[in-house]
Amino acid sequence: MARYIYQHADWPGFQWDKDTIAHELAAVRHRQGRLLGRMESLGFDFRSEAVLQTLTDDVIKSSEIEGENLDREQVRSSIARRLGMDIGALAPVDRDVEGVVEMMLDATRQYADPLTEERLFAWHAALFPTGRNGMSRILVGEWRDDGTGPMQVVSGPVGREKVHYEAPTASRVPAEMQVFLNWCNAGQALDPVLKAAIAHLWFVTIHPFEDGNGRMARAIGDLMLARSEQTDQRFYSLSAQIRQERKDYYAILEATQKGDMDITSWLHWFLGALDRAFDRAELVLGKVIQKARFWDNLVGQSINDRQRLMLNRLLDGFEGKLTSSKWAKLAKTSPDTALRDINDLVSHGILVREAAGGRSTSYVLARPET
Ligand SMILES: Nc1ncnc2c1ncn2[C@@H]1O[C@H](COP(=O)(O)OP(=O)(O)OP(=O)(O)O)[C@@H](O)[C@H]1O
Repeated sequence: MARYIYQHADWPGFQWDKDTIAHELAAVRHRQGRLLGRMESLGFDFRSEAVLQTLTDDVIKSSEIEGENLDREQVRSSIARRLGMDIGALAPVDRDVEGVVEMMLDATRQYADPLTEERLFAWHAALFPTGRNGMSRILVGEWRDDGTGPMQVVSGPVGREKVHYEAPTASRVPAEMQVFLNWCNAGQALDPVLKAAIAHLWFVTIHPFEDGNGRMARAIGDLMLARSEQTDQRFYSLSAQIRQERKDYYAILEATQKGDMDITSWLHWFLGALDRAFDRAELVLGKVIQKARFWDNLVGQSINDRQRLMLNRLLDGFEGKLTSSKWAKLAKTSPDTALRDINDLVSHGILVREAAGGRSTSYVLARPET
């Protein structure tokens, strides 16, 4: 008896309840179109900022699923530089951050290009620039070989692991991937959003690499979604949504991979997650518009790069109390300069002092909503 979906005789002939899914798909597609319209009606700068925020979120949250916490400023700087955007002072960027950003931008900007073995290998090499995952050496830029045993998704402490899934043996991977890639590049009648959902599931089911399969599946999903919109302007992040719903995502994935060829539940979950990603995108758009208005109100005012950096940090929703010593650290300047920058903004009514006094005095925006 088949234990996993790929062991069924009609694999990869995915089936689903056409009526139920068509209904849900129509609602999601409608919302996607409206959101896209709203984005396009924004001015160039607002739109670029929204895209920058979305891509930053996408990269950070996709890596967080793996437990890697990338530095937001580095990711933002890396994306801005690659998009040719001027965001003031750019943070120096680590190699691993560059790699994830490179993959994500290639997937979403070159969305119309075919997905090939070479391209996936290049993404994989970009994800693991040192040829290692942490301390362990892994096969990079090539399919896995199962040299260390079957490819399993496990959880729990060493010695008491729970196996959630076991992928097809390595010898099957090249042929499986060829079928998958041919399907990705063929123009079927299938709706591109459904194609994104199926591609994600299909890819993680083959699990062709020794590591990084989740991040690559999410990049492939993003590429397909960009195809569904015919634009490289990402304005929502499904990866960020998956991060938020990680437990449900693993559960539905596991159930689907242990089920038969009917993937209705998976498609239902994917479309729902997409809808919830749109909710989040509406919030991002609202924030971008708020930020743009804030800066519009300061046109003509002299603000240095450090002040601009810190005001943007506050506008992005600074967590905790912003004291002058934190300011000095984040703006990479001396405590005296930090205090001078702060006092200047306070005297212009841009920042206000909060509570306490002395060194624990913290500062907030005077009118963040304007
Ligand atoms: N319980 C589970 N059942 C089936 N598949 C799972 C389960 N848990 C995780 N997965 C899949 O395995 C992927 C992890 O594979 P891998 O470690 O190769 O990728 P990664 O990119 O390094 O990790 P991550 O997705 O956690 O960032 C997950 O993203 C998910 O798609």
